Amino acid sequence: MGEEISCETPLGLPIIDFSNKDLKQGTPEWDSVKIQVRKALQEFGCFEALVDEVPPELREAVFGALKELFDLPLETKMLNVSEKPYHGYLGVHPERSPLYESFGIEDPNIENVEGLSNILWPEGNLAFSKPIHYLAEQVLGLERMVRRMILESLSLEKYMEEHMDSNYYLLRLMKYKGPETTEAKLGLYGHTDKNIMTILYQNNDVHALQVRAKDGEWIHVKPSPRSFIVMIGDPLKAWLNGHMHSPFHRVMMKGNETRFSTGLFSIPKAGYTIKAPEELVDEQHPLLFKPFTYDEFLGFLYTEAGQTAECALTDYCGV
Ligand SMILES: O=C(O)CCC(=O)C(=O)O
Ligand SMILES: [Fe+2]
Repeated sequence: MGEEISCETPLGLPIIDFSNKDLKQGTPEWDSVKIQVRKALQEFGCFEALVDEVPPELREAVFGALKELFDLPLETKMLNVSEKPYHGYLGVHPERSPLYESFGIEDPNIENVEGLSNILWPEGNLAFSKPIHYLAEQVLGLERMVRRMILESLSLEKYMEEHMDSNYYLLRLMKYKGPETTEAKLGLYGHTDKNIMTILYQNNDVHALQVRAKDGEWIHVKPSPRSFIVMIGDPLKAWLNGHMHSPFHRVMMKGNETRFSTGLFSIPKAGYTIKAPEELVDEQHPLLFKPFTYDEFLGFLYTEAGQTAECALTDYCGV
């Protein structure tokens, strides 16, 4: 009987509590969370981080700002340009991604967020820039904490400074339009992330993110209002010589409601070489990926072979 019930319980992501205010390096609380982080990232490459509280006013301000942003005329949104793919405005693509729009802000410090808001709204828009910048700062703190825990949990402290300095950040603001169907439609095609780590946050109860477990089962992610989804991308998996997983995931939308989400992406700096530390390579764990620079990997990603690969990283530099 008990077994039957557990069989019917849908698989969920591990949930890790980051709400303890004394979560400081060197404390027993830190060590306990660190062990959970390591386990979750080894098994799923992903977990739900519970933070103390996200004030409802902040949630409202952030997602109000996103609605205002995406409601701007297309010509205005297109003012956010970048020569790097996914770093500027990406409009809906009628065949490939009819529901999805996104907006990138590289290095989302206050100057850059305000700078962008001044481009979009001639008088500036503090109702946009303040909450978006505040959210980015909070998520950045969590991102750096998780990466410190990963390195510590694998006894890689000696690489800490170099690793923490190897990336820049991109904040992406995302909108998925409801397809107005009862049957689920693709909001964002299945992929593994091509950056170091991603932290996602979503607005309401339009639960559409799905993460594929190692056994192939799709986990339907249902974050609470104080949850952030932490996920590992391919370059970090390569640097960790496969000791942690980078999960395949997608967004499936149904119904009428719009879903907004934000993602903070840590991305290797151009020219940075991703090479697994010798401590993670031995007879039981042979080197999985040849050292590569991130820009060369990106170059491959935009070729036909890179676009169609199930696992671009393996095709590009798998040993
Ligand atoms: O919107 C989401 O929750 C997922 C977005 C995502 O996977 C991505 O941008 O890489
Ligand atoms: Fe993703």
